[in-house]
Amino acid sequence: MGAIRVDGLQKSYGSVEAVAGMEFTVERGELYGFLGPNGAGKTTTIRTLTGQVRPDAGTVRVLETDPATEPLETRRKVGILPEQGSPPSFLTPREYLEFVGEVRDLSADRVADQTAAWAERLGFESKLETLHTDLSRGQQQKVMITQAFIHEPDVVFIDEPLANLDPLVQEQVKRFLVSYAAGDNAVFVSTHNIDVAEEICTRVGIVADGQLVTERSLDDGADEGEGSLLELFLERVEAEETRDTPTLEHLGS
Ligand SMILES: Nc1ncnc2c1ncn2[C@@H]1O[C@H](COP(=O)(O)OP(=O)(O)OP(=O)(O)O)[C@@H](O)[C@H]1O
Repeated sequence: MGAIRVDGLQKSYGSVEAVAGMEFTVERGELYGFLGPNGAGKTTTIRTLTGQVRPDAGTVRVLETDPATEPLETRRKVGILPEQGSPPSFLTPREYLEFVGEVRDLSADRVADQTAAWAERLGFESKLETLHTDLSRGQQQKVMITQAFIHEPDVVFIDEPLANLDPLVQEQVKRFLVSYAAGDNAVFVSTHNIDVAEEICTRVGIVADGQLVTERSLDDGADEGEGSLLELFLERVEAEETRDTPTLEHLGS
């Protein structure tokens, strides 16, 4: 019984087939990396899993809920760090996190404790009362990471977790993600950073042209004797591109 299950998922936008028969399962305790070139269908898949997009076909389940028919129920159970998400410019981090806490049904004390703990962990204590419009992109990203984890969800979807963070904070966030997944949670990370995926993920799935083309387990020793993750990525993505690129023969010359 996976924490996240995707079966035969299809989603098109007009004539663009964004997701074309996606299949995978993520268990609790896994830090799953979702890798793929631009336009491969990663964001569309995450949007479907978080109830923001309705699939054309196939089934998706997150903690046994169906995001297509129970989007609010799904979103209550998960944390989401969206692609290029930023906190509202007219609120301070404290005000925004209080608002998120209310939506998440957290007590005021719990929100205050979590806010203090995350501000200390990521180093934004001095910015808690500053409007987001006056924060740097990296400082805003720290607030967005905090809102994704504030209710300690069992499943978290994260798009580019380390975007705009300085190297010191990147290390802290990487360590946190590893320990969070190890605490029987499922952490789903979409990223273009193959080195980071190789370093922190327990398993990765490589996506091309709206489908999962291969998976690799990265648990200790699992990839011994195999090529690097970058080599696997290039090999599989290039194979898909070659398959889809029309040749002169295809064009009838
Ligand atoms: N709202 C939309 N309307 C029309 N086409 C869309 C929409 N969203 C995505 N697409 C198309 O669907 C395909 C998959 O896009 P998606 O954003 O899921 O890819 P991605 O793997 O997240 O890419 P990236 O790594 O660039 O963020 C692309 O061809 C994209 O242009």
